Amino acid sequence: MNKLQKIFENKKAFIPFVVADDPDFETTVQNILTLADNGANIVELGIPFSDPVADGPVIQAADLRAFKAGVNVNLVFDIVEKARESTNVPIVFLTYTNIAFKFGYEAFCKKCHELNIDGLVVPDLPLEEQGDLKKYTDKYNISLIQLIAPTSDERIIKIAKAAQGFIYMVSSMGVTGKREDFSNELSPTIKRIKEVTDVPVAIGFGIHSVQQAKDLSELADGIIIGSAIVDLINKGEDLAEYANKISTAI
Ligand SMILES: O=P(O)(O)OC[C@@H](O)[C@@H](O)c1c[nH]c2ccccc12
Repeated sequence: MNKLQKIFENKKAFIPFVVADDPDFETTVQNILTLADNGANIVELGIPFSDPVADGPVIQAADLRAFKAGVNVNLVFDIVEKARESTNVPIVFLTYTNIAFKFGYEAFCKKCHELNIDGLVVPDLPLEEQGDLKKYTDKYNISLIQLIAPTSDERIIKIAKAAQGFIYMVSSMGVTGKREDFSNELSPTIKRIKEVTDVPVAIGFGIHSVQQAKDLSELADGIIIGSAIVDLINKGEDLAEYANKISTAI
């Protein structure tokens, strides 16, 4: 079985997201280790991008901090390499298409393979356009994570059938960032997905409180938290304590 998929077998997965090089190299390495030590089952590491169309203000600000620190793709790879000296926690990259394209799809995937990166989330690359990249994610044994949005309606089945690793269920329309309410459609949508695939489903977008994490984890196989964590890191608050609370609640 696919290595990412296996993680979800006996537990709900906690998938925190951090932006690479926000605010600097050492802090990012330390944050990855802290998350791994405090219940993260997969770490989603964002490669900063100049035009992050799916990102809300909190993550855009983090991208800017990373750019200020001088981030580039090779530096992100170096961050992972450094973290890999101390942890085997599964890591997936959140990357926009152009980053991988400019690096060269094959070179990018090869490097991911060398660093033991398990998957790629590429929010601006729809299923129909994934062929060129998929050739190399397949070759280097990296899961191409599919996103299913509330709007993907008639495409849900098609996307679910193509899924590998896990499915990223986008909780609601719009950009990343805290939300207070979640759609009643989430549960029926996940049920429809589960009729056609065994690939686990993790919900992301908007989750910040422990109660939300707990409630949404009951609908799915895992939860993804980005902006709340990025915000906490920016404010210098206790990442270990928050990660611990979330991972024990789900
Ligand atoms: O920040 P939120 O609302 O907790 O959502 C997770 C999200 O940040 C992370 O998975 C992510 C960051 N950038 C993205 C772009 C598209 C899809 C997902 C993402």
